[in-house]
Amino acid sequence: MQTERLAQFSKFGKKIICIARNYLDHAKELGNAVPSEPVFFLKPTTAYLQPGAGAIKIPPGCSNLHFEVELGVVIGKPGSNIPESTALDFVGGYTLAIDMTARDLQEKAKKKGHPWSIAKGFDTSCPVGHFIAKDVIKDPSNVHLWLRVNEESQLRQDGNTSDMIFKIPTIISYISSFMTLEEGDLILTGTPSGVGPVKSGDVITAGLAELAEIKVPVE
Ligand SMILES: CC(=O)CC(=O)C(=O)O
Ligand SMILES: [Mg+2]
Repeated sequence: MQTERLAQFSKFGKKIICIARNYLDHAKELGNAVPSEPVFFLKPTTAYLQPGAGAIKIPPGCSNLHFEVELGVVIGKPGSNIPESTALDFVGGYTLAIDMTARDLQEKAKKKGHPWSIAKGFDTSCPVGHFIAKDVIKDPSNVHLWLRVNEESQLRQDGNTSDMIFKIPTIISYISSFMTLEEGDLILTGTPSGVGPVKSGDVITAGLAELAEIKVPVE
């Protein structure tokens, strides 16, 4: 029963919490400092793009839209101040997600010290795959993440969650010390290196090992 409910996580409208700069190579490729504790931001639930529900829409004023493939953790039960030792008990399952980012708007916001809400939270900025039951991923800290643009033979992103700086228990514990986690919340755990631009007409295909694959057009 709970699995059936959680399978609808992206429809019952809870928080989307995104970890930033959680892979050394990605922090380096964008010239960002490597964080000493997790850094996170939020996307609104209107950012969800359900599997097969259409295209990513480039937001107004953006001419450098980037993809970021990420492992998503779906929270299975509420909790606050969760210790790392029990954090995995709060995981209900997983999903594949793309943290679409208006990189030019993000850079502009960073320079002015403004929040990233538009750059990261525009409608369709969070395409997701189907819900993956918790027991299907035995070791979430060793999962292949990949992303391809169009029919290119070379993958643009080809990473593994083993390279995360902060692992899932640390992430859950840290977030829950500031905000209560609720059933159906989604945590995006950060992206590996290789992020890059897409334009209207491109098709992004992304995968989580052989467990999940999504194909999303850009409009
Ligand atoms: C610089 C970023 O956009 C941070 C981010 O979202 C990440 O996954 O890292
Ligand atoms: Mg990201």
